[in-house]
Amino acid sequence: MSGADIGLIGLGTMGSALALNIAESGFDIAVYNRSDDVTHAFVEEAGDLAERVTPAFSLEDLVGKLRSPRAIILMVPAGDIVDDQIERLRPLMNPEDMVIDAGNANFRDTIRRAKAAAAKGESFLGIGVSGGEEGARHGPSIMGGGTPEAWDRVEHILKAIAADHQGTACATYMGPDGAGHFVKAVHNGIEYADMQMIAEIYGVLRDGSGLSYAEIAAHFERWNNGPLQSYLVEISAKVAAAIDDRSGQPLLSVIEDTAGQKGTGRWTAIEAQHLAAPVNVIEAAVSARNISAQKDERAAGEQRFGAAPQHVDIDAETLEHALVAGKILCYAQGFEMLRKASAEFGWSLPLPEIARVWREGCIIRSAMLDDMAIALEDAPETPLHRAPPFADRLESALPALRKAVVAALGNGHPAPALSAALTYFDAIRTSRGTADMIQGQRDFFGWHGFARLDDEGRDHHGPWVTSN
Ligand SMILES: NC(=O)C1=CN([C@@H]2O[C@H](COP(=O)(O)OP(=O)(O)OC[C@H]3O[C@@H](n4cnc5c(N)ncnc54)[C@H](OP(=O)(O)O)[C@@H]3O)[C@@H](O)[C@H]2O)C=CC1
Ligand SMILES: O=C(CO)[C@H](O)[C@H](O)COP(=O)(O)O
Repeated sequence: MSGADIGLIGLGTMGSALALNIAESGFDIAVYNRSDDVTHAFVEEAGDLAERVTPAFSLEDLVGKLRSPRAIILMVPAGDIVDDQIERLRPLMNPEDMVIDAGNANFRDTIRRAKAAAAKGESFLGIGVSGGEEGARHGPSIMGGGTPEAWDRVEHILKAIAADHQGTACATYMGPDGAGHFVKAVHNGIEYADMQMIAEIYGVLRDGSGLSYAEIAAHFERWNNGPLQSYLVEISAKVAAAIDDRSGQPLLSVIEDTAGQKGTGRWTAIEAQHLAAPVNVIEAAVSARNISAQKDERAAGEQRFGAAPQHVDIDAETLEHALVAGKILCYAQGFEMLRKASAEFGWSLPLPEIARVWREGCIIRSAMLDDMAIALEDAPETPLHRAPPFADRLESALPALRKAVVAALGNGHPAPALSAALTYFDAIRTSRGTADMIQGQRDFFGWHGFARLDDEGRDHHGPWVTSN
């Protein structure tokens, strides 16, 4: 039957790059965008790839240009827009046709959409795509969720367009309904944490050590050749080195210090609370973005109390090792959250495969993920921070993390994510903690009961005098 192999709706940053990637990988693609001028411009700029691209100017037109059974990728902003597109598309499609939401969806929405589709005998896939524009164009990391049958139908296309790591495509089926979007959300949570820790170290170098942007760039560039080798450290070097065309000044010196967010990090923090998964590094990173957005409040605070950051005496090597420790701990938290979700939702998430799928193409790709995949395979029940070789690496990098956090906090540099990582590490190696006080308090005010160290049962009480 004639017609394009696959359709795509939403020729924005990600959709246009993904469509070109699909065409370049040898598939015929029909594309539709809400604004027709975007579609015309896309085809005009597609060059040689235009022969594999069929523009469509209505949803009916798009559906009519696809080979049956049809598969249509949605690459539009999360939320109601996705529901709206599905609602408009479905009457035009047959039950065996498939909608693939490739945007950043909240996994609970994906579960709802997958259930609604299944109830009508329709196919629906929710896939997490990471790598930004460049990844989408030349090879993203893809995390799939839905029925295995739906995945099997488009797997050849998704694997063909995905990043490659040592001969294996970074496109993996994660499990039913919302599993792919859940894994993508945790990816983004780790992304937030990784970015925040890099920003905190940048702050110490800039305001504590008084380094120039070029000097900071040089440190990041050097670190990118060591254990911190990663896309985020690589681009941080480039961002720090960039010069603004307009002012001739370092670009960072003209960028407002308020971080945007589209919500994926927040979703991760919220879901972590639902799962009682401790991800305090990710939570600190989300919170730090919220604080960064309060520019006026921060300015008023500085006027009232004076600027906090003071000179810091610390060498760059210590900061590098502090980042290594922070990174191991935040990934460990992310993988433990995935483990909890897997049990909670009955997904059997493939943790080593997730480390591999993140190894190339995505924003958090880093050399460390190779060893993480091996560690998660060799010691499947052990949290990463206790698994070899990470336990040893953590032990040797820990003094640097402590030194960096003490130096930063002691001299007025906010370091919420790095200090959360240190606190997490200290907490998870303290067998006698302080929650005995919380249990005592709870029992005192609410007769909630507590477990005793010297007896069975969990409903013991203190000698409080009750009102009755
Ligand atoms: N940018 C990134 O790095 C990444 C983004 N994502 C996710 O991919 C998805 C797309 O993001 P991105 O490409 O960056 O977004 P863009 O803003 O660049 O593009 C959005 C696209 O959606 C279309 N659109 C917007 N509103 C509507 C609507 N009401 N009805 C129909 N179409 C609409 C736009 O059409 P029009 O041209 O008419 O405005 C445009 O084609 C999001 O879910 C995002 O979270 C995932 C990974 C990375
Ligand atoms: O998914 C992504 C990368 O993996 C997107 O770039 C996403 O937009 C990043 O999140 P935020 O906009 O909240 O910083």
